[in-house]
Amino acid sequence: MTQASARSLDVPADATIPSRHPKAPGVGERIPPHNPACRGCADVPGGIHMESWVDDDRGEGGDPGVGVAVRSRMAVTDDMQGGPGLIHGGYLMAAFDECLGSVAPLVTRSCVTARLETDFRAPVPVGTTLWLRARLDGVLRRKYFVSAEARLDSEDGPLVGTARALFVQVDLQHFLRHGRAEDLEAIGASAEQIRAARG
Ligand SMILES: CCCCC/C=C\C/C=C\C/C=C\C/C=C\CCCC(=O)SCCNC(=O)CCNC(=O)[C@H](O)C(C)(C)COP(=O)(O)OP(=O)(O)OC[C@H]1O[C@@H](n2cnc3c(N)ncnc32)[C@H](O)[C@@H]1OP(=O)(O)O
Repeated sequence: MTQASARSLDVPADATIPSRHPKAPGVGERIPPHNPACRGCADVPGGIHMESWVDDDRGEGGDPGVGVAVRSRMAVTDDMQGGPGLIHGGYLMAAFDECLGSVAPLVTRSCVTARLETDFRAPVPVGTTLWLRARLDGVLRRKYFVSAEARLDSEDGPLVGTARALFVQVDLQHFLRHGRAEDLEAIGASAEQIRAARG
C-alpha cells in the first residue's frame, strides 16, 4: 500500500459500523459538552456555541442508513466574519470538527481529529444558522471514518459545505500527557495522575 492510500479518508472495505454505546445518549437527546472549557460545545466566551443532538439513522437519498449520526446547530455571528458579512472558513471547519467529533464518542471512548477535509460549496452569510449532520461511515481498529454536510437556516436548507474526517481513538493518557495541568485539574485529574502520565 502506498503512503498516500494508507492516509486516505476513503472508508476501508473491511471497516464495520458498530452501534451506539448503551450508555450514550439516545436519538433526539442533547449531547452534553465533553469539556466545560471547550470552545466548540461549551457555553464559554469566544466559543462557537455548537449545540448537538443524537440523530436518527436515516441515510441520504435511498441509502439504508447507519446507526450513529449527530445533528448540530450553530448561529453564525458577527465575530465569525472572514470576508465582509461572510463566515471565515476556519469557523466552518471548527463547526465540522465539533459535529464530526461528536459521533465516535457515541460508540467508543475519546477520539481526536487526525485528518479533516472540507469542501466549501457556497458562501455562508453572518446572521444565518448552520445546520450540520454527521454520520459514522466505518470503523477500522482505532480509526473512525465520518462525514458531514452543512446546510443554511434549516435541516434541509441549501447545501453550503461537506466534510470527511478521520478520528483516532485515544486513551486518557493522551490528555493527561499533553494537556495543560491546570485545565486537567479543573476537570478532576489529580496532580499525581498528571505526573504519572508524564513519567
Ligand atoms: C482527565 C482527562 C480527561 C480528558 C477527556 C476530555 C475530553 C475528551 C473526550 C471526548 C471528546 C469528545 C468530543 C470531541 C468533539 C469535538 C472535538 C474536536 C476534536 C479535536 O479537535 S481534537 C484536537 C486536534 N487533534 C489533535 O490534536 C490530534 C493530534 N494528533 C495525535 O495526537 C496523533 O497523531 C494521533 C492520536 C491522531 C495518532 O497518533 P497515534 O500514535 O496514537 O497513532 P498512529 O499514528 O499509529 O495512527 C493510528 C492509525 O491512524 C492513522 N492515521 C493517523 N493520523 C492520520 C492522518 N493524519 N491521516 C490518515 N491516517 C492517519 C495511522 O496511519 C494508523 O492507521 P493504521 O491503524 O491503519 O496503521
